[in-house]
Amino acid sequence: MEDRNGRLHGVFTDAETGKLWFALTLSESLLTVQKLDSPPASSSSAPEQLDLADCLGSRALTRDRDALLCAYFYPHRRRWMASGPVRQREERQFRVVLKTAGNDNNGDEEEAEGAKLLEADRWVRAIRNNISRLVKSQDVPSLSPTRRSCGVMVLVNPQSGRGQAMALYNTHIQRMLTEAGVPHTLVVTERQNHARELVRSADLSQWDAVIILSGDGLLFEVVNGLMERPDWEQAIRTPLGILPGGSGNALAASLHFYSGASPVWGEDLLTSCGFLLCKALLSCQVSGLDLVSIRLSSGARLFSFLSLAWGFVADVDIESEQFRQIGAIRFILGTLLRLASLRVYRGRLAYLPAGDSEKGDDLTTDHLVAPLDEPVPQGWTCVDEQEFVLVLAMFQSHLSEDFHVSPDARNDDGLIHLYYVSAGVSRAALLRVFRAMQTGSNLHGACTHLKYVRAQALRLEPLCTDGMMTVDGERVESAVVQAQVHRAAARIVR
Ligand SMILES: Nc1ncnc2c1ncn2[C@@H]1O[C@H](COP(=O)(O)OP(=O)(O)OP(=O)(O)O)[C@@H](O)[C@H]1O
Repeated sequence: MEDRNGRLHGVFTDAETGKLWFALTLSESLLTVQKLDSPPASSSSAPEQLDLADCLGSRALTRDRDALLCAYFYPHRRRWMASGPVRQREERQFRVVLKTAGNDNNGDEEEAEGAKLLEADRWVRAIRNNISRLVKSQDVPSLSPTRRSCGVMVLVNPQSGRGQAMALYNTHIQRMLTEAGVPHTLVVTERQNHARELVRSADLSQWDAVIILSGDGLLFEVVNGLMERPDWEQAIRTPLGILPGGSGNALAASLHFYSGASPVWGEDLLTSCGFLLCKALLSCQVSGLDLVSIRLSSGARLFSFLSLAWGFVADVDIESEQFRQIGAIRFILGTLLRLASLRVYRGRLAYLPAGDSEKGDDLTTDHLVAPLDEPVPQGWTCVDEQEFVLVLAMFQSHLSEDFHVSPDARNDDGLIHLYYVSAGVSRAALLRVFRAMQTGSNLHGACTHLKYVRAQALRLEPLCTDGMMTVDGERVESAVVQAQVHRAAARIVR
């Protein structure tokens, strides 16, 4: 029954025994559940209010000639040992009760069964409508809506992180996408560069979005595979999604932070990111993702969304690969080991301080940089040739789930957040810097040897053979390199 305010009212019983009675009221933002003492009489207990903002979806089921209304909620709940409330799944089921009971022949029974299912469907549709109305009314950053109809491709790297991505898909993500009513197709990667080759030749018009359940390495492959297509200008506008299934999960942790959600880790982060992703897919929300074009000395051009690191941070990233079985803690362990045998790296650094940058600028050329064999253009700042402990260019807030390096960064700010630490820094001071990175504290003033600037382009020239260089956590040749940010060049579901 619908009242004058468009609220839906109905009487249901519990799904298991059919002996407990409930009055349900569906408003624009709440599903109110009132336990009744006896049908259809009064209530004595306080009603339970289920927030539709926490609801992913709803569906109708039949069981033993009855119809069930199911709704899937992910409210924040306190949990033993967790630092704060975390999203936890709660499935609610109610059995439909028809006003006219008493069926004594088969024909009536079938009719009653059909009527119950129709009633459950009516509630399902109303819940879904209210959910999508609710997400659309929120102030979510959006470039332009995706078409939603074809479904999403979910790429899973079974080897990422501790090798648990497939299990995470089976236990969490498949169920969440189904609950949200998002059609999806699973593609399991079989080897390195499989995803890159796949998106290079895929018919992208089949998909509303390509979702990556893995670490940042697989998304790096996808972005660069899209950029290798003849139709790259169109292809790179394919909405991409990321879910944390690797060991670093920097982009997933960054997007989660930008959403304003409280920090969580591990499977709690996956649940929260899965929830946010499904909601964004339901409301067709995509946002810009900065891409940084990186030119290596070999002439190769890569597209990065996360970081360019040289020295300490790159060494830790690559050296800690051997500890990948312990997950994100590998970076903390690697940091402590590298601190114990601190090295310095001779090199030159120059950058173009941040100015105005336009969204969706032309990716065809890097117009802000000069060829590598020429001096940097006028207007650039040249740092004196020196020994560095690290150079780290951040394009997102997080370097991994545990390293919240650049709290001011955003996915489409058009900025390179450039940090460098000069030689001479004490181990204690460096440890303070890494402690600050873990907590997401502002690094300005954390140590006199640490400098932070916002840039649009940079050139980095290692003058020593020690020290590794990484782009988005992937090792590249440690030689002269240039980078220019292209604001919101790709699109991310968020
Ligand atoms: N089936 C596979 N077998 C082996 N390697 C794979 C397979 N599929 C993808 N890869 C490669 O594994 C590498 C690491 O993957 P990914 O980044 O997803 O996980 P990770 O390294 O654990 O996470 P993070 O990058 O967040 O630290 C990628 O470079 C990718 O090319």
